[in-house]
Amino acid sequence: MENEYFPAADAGAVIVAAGRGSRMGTKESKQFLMLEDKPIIVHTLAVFDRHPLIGEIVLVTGAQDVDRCKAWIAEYGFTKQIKVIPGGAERQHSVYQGLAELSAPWVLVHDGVRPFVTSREITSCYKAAVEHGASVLAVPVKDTVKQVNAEGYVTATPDRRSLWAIQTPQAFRRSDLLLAHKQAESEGFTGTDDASLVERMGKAVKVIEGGYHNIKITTPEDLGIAESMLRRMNESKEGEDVS
Ligand SMILES: Nc1ccn([C@@H]2O[C@H](COP(=O)(O)OP(=O)(O)OP(=O)(O)O)[C@@H](O)[C@H]2O)c(=O)n1
Ligand SMILES: C[C@](O)(CO)[C@H](O)COP(=O)(O)O
Repeated sequence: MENEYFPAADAGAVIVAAGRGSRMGTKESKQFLMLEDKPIIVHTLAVFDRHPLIGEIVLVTGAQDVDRCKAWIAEYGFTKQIKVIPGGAERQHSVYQGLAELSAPWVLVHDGVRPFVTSREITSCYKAAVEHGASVLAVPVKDTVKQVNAEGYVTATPDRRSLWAIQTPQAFRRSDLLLAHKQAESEGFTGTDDASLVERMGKAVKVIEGGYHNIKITTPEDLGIAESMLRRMNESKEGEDVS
């Protein structure tokens, strides 16, 4: 799939995995919990390692976890050079550290705890960024969303047709994202995703419809969902082998 229009040298991935997973509440950081036979982060890295349009990968993790991540990378036989570096106190800081290690002109930022992203979704997100300047994967929200004040009263019910739940990867020109991070830092702004920093610079971000399978493993119930998703994926692969 790598071709003259999309050489692998043009795209790099920053995979962030330096969080503490406070909402998961486990002693072990959630990105290192086992999903079937492998740590979650290994499942996530494998999707990017296999992707033909991604040339560089930087894994950002806790300073105390760098060595064991390097050991897993060796153990699982990834084919690409994966740099492992320590992150920062907030997700935004971790992404920034990762960006500084990349040289490719395009970057895809991905949460280490979204192991179910597909190769096709990575391609769609990257190609949309090249076409539109920046892009994010997302799904339309299924629930009615209400804005609620500090006293617990509803203040607004935004039209659901305009609401999307934003996922990763999020893809940008690396120079744009670096500038957006520097500007946010200098203005004391912390966002929950990278697109919000680029949006603040007045740049358009294209939303690409992804899938509801691309969950972010955040709370304990997500682990059960992830296990059953993986089991079903493996069963359907076994079915393919038999036929
Ligand atoms: N300082 C941080 C915080 C988060 N992340 C990463 O950003 C991704 C999405 O963040 P989230 O799900 O919020 O992870 P945590 O911050 O670990 O979770 P929590 O907010 O429950 O503590 C995760 O892969 C997480 O490891 C990071 O690299 N550096
Ligand atoms: C970037 C992100 O995955 C988009 O949904 C998300 O905002 C990051 O997670 P967090 O829990 O808000 O840190």
